[in-house]
Amino acid sequence: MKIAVPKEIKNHEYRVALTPTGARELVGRGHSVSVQATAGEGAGFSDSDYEVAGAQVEANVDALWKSAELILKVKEPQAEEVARLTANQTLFTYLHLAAEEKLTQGLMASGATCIAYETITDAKGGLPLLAPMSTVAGRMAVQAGAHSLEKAQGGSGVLLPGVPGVAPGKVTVIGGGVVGENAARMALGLGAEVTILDKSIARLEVLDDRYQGRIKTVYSTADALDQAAKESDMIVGAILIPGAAAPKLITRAMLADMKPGSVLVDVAIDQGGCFETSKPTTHAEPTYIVDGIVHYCVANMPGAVARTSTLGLTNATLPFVLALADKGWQQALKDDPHFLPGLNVHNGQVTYQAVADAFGLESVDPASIVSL
Ligand SMILES: NC(=O)C1=CN([C@@H]2O[C@H](COP(=O)(O)OP(=O)(O)OC[C@H]3O[C@@H](n4cnc5c(N)ncnc54)[C@H](O)[C@@H]3O)[C@@H](O)[C@H]2O)C=CC1
Ligand SMILES: CC(=O)C(=O)O
Ligand SMILES: [Mg+2]
Repeated sequence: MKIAVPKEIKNHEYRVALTPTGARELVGRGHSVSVQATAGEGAGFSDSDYEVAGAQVEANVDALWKSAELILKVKEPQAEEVARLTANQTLFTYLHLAAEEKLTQGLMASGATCIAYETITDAKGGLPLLAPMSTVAGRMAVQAGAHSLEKAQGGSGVLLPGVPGVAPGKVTVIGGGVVGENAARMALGLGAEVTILDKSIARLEVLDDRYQGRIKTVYSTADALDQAAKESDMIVGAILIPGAAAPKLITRAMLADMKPGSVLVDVAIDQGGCFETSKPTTHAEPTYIVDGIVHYCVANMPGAVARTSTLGLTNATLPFVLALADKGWQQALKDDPHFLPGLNVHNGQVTYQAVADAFGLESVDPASIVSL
């Protein structure tokens, strides 16, 4: 199969979808791999590293996209990339479609087969291709939020660990999944007072057991959210309803109850965000202020630590990439019930229910497509 790896073009996105190690695996199985010149540079891989692995390095972006059967990316395609996609191509990347109607329409119009990393499941009920980047983003969230609390960033001037004789800052994490647990661990490590809110009692039980009371767990209700707004120096938004747009849990009215200069870090921004006042930001301008509250809403947080993130992401994606290349998308999805929910768009139709629901579209069952 002809596989292409474009250089990512989203703002300050330095990850790459395939490492030289992955290229070697594909080439060893008889596939042809073209990597756009300098695509791996931001993650520490040179063009010659790819050539040594048996890939071709392609400087011409048109030629790279036109010749490909399978396109491997990291971030959702940007407008100029959507325009390049054609009906006979398969795209494998993060998509986050429920937050982006225009992108959904563009992918439908392309006729391409679009498989999302973030909706692939595993036997334990997890999201194995989202988890490594959620780990990174959760760990980064507290570091970004702590910086945002500094006065020069518009923050309240609270140092999370406090000092002897001065109480630590309070961090509330809404959603105790992969992002939430990792954010809480970082905040705990810094010496903050940490509370996790979740709707899942089972998840709160796991966290309570794991942290033995060092992290407070609270069942998430409107009252609990009100209290969190009033008390927290930092709130991390870390909820997920897989594939769907995030509900708005902190409203604009609630900002008035927060301490001036407190910080909202909306990691769930790639699914539309869980704070009413959130809008996507970039690493170039990561924060903005609404009603005295600092908002950090970067939709590709792991791109900033591209070396670690690329290695973590590609460890998880490689087995699926090999299956797509060896078997073709239809057989690969048919053979693996956890890979099948990755299919979001095919031949102009949405194949993921929560995405269709977000835009009032019809959804086609992916199982009916792969058994054709
Ligand atoms: N901005 C970025 O760069 C990145 C963003 N993300 C995003 O972070 C979000 C969280 O991802 P994960 O932690 O992997 O998901 P997860 O599925 O591991 O955890 C989500 C948690 O939210 C809880 N939850 C759902 N609805 C809730 C509600 N209404 N109130 C309280 N809790 C609720 C669930 O019970 C679950 O424990 C996703 O939107 C993901 O796409 C992930 C990586 C990078
Ligand atoms: C998950 C995601 O959106 C990212 O890693 O950028
Ligand atoms: Mg995004």
